[in-house]
Amino acid sequence: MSQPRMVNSRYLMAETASKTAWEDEDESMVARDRSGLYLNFSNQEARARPQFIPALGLHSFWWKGQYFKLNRKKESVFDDGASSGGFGAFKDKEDLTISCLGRSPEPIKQLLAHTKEQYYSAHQARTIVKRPLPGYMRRARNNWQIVANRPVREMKTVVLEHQQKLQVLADMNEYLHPETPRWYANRGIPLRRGYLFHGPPGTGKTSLSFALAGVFGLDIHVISLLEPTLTEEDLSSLFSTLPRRCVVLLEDIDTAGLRRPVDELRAAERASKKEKENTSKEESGKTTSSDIKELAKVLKKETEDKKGISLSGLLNAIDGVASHEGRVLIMTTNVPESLDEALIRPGRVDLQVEFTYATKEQAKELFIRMYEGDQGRPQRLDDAKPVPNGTAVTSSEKVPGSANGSVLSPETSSALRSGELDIAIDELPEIAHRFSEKIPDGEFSPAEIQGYLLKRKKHPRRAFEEADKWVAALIRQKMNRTKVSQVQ
Ligand SMILES: Nc1ncnc2c1ncn2[C@@H]1O[C@H](COP(=O)(O)OP(=O)(O)OP(=O)(O)O)[C@@H](O)[C@H]1O
Repeated sequence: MSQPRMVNSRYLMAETASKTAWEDEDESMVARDRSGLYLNFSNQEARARPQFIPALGLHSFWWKGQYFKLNRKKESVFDDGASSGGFGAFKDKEDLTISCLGRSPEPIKQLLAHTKEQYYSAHQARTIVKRPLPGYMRRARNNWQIVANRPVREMKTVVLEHQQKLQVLADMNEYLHPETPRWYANRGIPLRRGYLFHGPPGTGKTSLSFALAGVFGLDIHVISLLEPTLTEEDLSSLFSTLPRRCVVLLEDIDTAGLRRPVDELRAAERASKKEKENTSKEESGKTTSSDIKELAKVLKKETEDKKGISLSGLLNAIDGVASHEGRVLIMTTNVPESLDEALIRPGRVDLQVEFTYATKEQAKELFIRMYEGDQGRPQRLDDAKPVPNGTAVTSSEKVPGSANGSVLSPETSSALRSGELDIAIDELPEIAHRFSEKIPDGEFSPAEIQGYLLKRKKHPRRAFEEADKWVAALIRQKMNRTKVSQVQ
C-alpha cells in the first residue's frame, strides 16, 4: 500500500482497522464521557478511520520504472478437516498474482525482496509470541499460533544483577553464532541449549526471557504444561515444528504436576504392600497376593487416567528424535528443589539463573526506571556496543544514579523538565536512593515494588513519602499470610 498508484486506485476496499493493544492511537479519536473526565471507548471501531486496501480484482502500479499488475483473487474452499482430525468447514483462500511486462522474472523477484525487507524493518523492534493452537485445531504441520506481536522488551527494563544478565547474553550469543552448528556436529553434541530460571514469583523470569528474545530478534514460543488439552503427542509435535532459531519458554514446570507413571505406581505398590503386611500381621495372614494385585491394578488405572504430561513425555519432547535442534529452551520454576534431577541435568539445562527478591540497589533501579520519560526508542543494533565477551550491551544499560553511572538519561531529563512529575530535575537519583533505603533487602519482589510505584506513576515524591507505611503493611501482610493488602 505504499505505492501511490495503489493508494489512489479507484477500486479500494475499506476495512475497519482493529488495532492490537500495542499500536499507537490518535488521542483525538477517543471520546470522553459527559463530564469530560473519563475516556469512553464505546463504538470505538466505528469511529476509527477505515483503512483502504486494493479491492479484489485487477490493479496496476509502477515501481522503479517498471509497470506491474496485481490481481487479488479470493475463493472459498472446503477443508474437510482430515489433516487436523477436526470437522470440515469452508475457508477463504486468497491468491495474489503479480505480473510485469517483459520476459524476465527479475523485476518481480526484486519487488518481492523489497516488500519482504519493508515488512521486516517494520517488525524488527517487535517480538512475536506464539502459543500452541487450541487442541481441536492442532495439525500435523503447524501447531503454533501467533498470540501477540508486541514491542521488544528492552533489556535495560529488566532489573537484575549486571553480571547475571551478561552471562546469559554471552552464552546465548555464542550458541546462536552461525559457526556453532558445525562445532556441535563435529563433536557429536545435539544442537540445543537450555536454561533454568528459578526464583520466587514476580522476580523477572518471564521478563528476562522476553528481553532475550528481543535482543536476538527471535520469536518466543510459550508452552504451559498446565494446559488441560495438551497431550504428550502434542508436546512432541510442538517441539518438532519449531523454526530454526527461536526461544521456547516452558513456564512453571514445577506446577505442571509432572507425573511419573512408573515411579508413582511402584511407590504406590510398595506403600500398599507395606500397609497390607501390617494389616495382615494384625489379622494373622488373611490377605492374599491376589488382593495386592487387585490394588495395584486400581492404582495403575488411576495413574493412567490422570491427565497431564509425564516426566518421560516431557523429556522425550525436549530431546527426543523429533525435537527440533537449534532452539533455546528456557524453563522457569518457583521451586527448583522439587524438580526431577533428570530434567535439569547438563545437556538439558546448561545454565541456571537465580532470581531473588529485590536488593536495595534493584529497588533504586526500579524507581528510576518507573519515572524515566517514555520517549525511549526501541533498541537498535547500531545502539549496541560490543563488550569483551562478544555480547552487545546498549549504552542505556548503565543505570542513572547507580554504581555504574550517575547521569540521567535524556528521556528522564525531558520528562522532568516538562513538569510531568512532582519532583525537580536533579532530585531523581537522590529520591531513588532514599526510597531504596526504606526497602528491606531481599524481602519484596520486583513485581511488588513495581506495583506500588505504578499506583504513583507521576508522583515519585509521594511514592517516597508513603513508602514507610507501605513497607510496614506489606511486612505485616506477609507475616500474617493474608492476601488482603492494607496499603496499596
Ligand atoms: N527483575 C525485574 N526487573 C524489572 N521488572 C520486573 C522484575 N521482576 C519482575 N518485574 C515486573 O513484575 C512483573 C512480573 O514479572 P515476571 O512475570 O517476569 O515474573 P516471574 O518471575 O516470571 O513471575 P512468575 O514466577 O510468577 O511467573 C512484570 O510486570 C515485570 O515487569
